[in-house]
Amino acid sequence: MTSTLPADLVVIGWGKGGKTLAAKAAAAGRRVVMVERDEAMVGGACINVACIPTKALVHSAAERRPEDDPETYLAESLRRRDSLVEQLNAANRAMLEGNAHVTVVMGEAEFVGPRRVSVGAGGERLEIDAAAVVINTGSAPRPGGVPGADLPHVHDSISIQRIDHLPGRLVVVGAGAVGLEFAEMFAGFGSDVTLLSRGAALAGEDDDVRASVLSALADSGITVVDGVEVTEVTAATVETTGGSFEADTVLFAIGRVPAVPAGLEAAGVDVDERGFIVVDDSLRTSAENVWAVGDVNGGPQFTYISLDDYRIVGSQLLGDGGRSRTDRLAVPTTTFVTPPLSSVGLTERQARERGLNVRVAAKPVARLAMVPRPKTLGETRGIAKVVVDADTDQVLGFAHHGVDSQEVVNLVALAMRTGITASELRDGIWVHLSSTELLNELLAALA
Ligand SMILES: Cc1cc2nc3c(=O)[nH]c(=O)nc-3n(C[C@H](O)[C@H](O)[C@H](O)COP(=O)(O)OP(=O)(O)OC[C@H]3O[C@@H](n4cnc5c(N)ncnc54)[C@H](O)[C@@H]3O)c2cc1C
Ligand SMILES: NC(=O)c1ccc[n+]([C@@H]2O[C@H](COP(=O)([O-])OP(=O)(O)OC[C@H]3O[C@@H](n4cnc5c(N)ncnc54)[C@H](O)[C@@H]3O)[C@@H](O)[C@H]2O)c1
Repeated sequence: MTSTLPADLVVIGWGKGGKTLAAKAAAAGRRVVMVERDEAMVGGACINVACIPTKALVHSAAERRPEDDPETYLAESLRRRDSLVEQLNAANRAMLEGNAHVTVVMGEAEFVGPRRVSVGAGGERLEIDAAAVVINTGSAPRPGGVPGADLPHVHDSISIQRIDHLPGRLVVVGAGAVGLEFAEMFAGFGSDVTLLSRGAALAGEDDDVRASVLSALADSGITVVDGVEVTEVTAATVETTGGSFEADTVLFAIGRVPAVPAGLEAAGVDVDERGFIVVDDSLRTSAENVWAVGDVNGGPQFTYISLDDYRIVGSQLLGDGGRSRTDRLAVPTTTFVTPPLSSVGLTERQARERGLNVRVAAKPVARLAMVPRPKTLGETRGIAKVVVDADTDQVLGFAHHGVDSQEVVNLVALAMRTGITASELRDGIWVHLSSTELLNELLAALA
């Protein structure tokens, strides 16, 4: 039997942008349907299997003391992670299930026509007829794609979080954010970690910043091998173009592929050559009144971008339609190695390649004499670097490998977005002790 449910808005996938939009649209009195296929993913990837659980584990790993038994410590850390995820999952569920304007439908959504979404199996189907559809179905780890990649000791970023023992020798393939963070995490828990990179790891960073991060990874006991391509995984090794590496556990961290719902053709929604949904700057798909937000639209894969995607679609459905992707300036990023690496804007190399007239300052964190916070925390590794336009005094780029960098970079990003000059940041009154203080000293050293 097929039943039909009319709706003002159907959101497919409980990701960051979609759940925020669902709540706001419901608050505005719209009839909203949220479709999610997986109980364990209520609230989306970030809270269940991505940002939050991994950051909790990176933190636990960094806090392990030499006297802690590695296996027991890992088990306790995983339990703490589970309890945190359980709380967040429940809070997310309550946010929409408790809302009189929202119908939550658990099941795999597929399109059966323009703005017509079907959920269910066999004879029992629900068809949702919606005035507007938002696709927020996220992405999935890219499979290893070499012989042996399906062996039981070979993991992706999700399955490795379910591991019930500490790997002895872990080989991580891929030196992006996922590879770096899991390498740091398992090295901290006590595994012997080798990170394999097909190019040079952290090649996008300036040489001084790259050297700083590589040195900290080496301190953590991580062996980084550049320029190798994996050809096969066996029961005990990872075979590459640059030799064989012993491994009892392997993690492929080689990017993510889009998770699109079935039936896109019936809906008139186009995808690009990589399978991501094609959108314009307003996140409209090729189908009328169908939008795509989050990882699935091929934009930068961050939770805060999915949230910004909500703002863009929300402005069209609930506001003046004034926001678009073109408003997205100076997006900061952080990779949660220890200490964290954060950056925004251009590197020095990029700025010089563009022929810009630049002033640059770079200082190791340990040599920031007027910034005592890292010393009080006992973590003085890292570097801070800023690139400024010599003609306009605008900050072009900032990189910070050091404690609190995920906070400092947000402030610099705001300055870049709003036109606050390098001199204003240099002369800012910042809390003593804070890591923000480094802006006083770093920007005074511009050459
Ligand atoms: C290990 C890891 C760590 C990360 N750490 C960070 C971090 O620290 N900071 C950060 O900003 N970003 C981080 N990211 C990236 C971030 O997790 C993603 O960019 C973000 O979660 C994407 O959210 P989304 O809105 O696209 O949807 P998602 O959160 O991916 O949600 C999509 C939902 O759709 C559901 N779904 C899919 N298909 C269907 C269907 N057909 N029918 C019904 N439901 C469906 C899924 O079950 C899922 O719940 C990390 C990613 C990984 C892998
Ligand atoms: N702290 C954060 O914000 C955070 C943390 C984790 C993940 N993420 C997001 O999740 C997304 C996925 O992360 P990721 O690290 O998997 O992807 P990524 O694209 O950042 O890095 C993947 C790396 O694997 C390499 N690679 C690709 N195919 C390969 C192959 N066949 N063999 C060897 N190497 C290969 C790529 O060259 C790249 O260096 C990223 O876009 C990232 O933004 C963010």
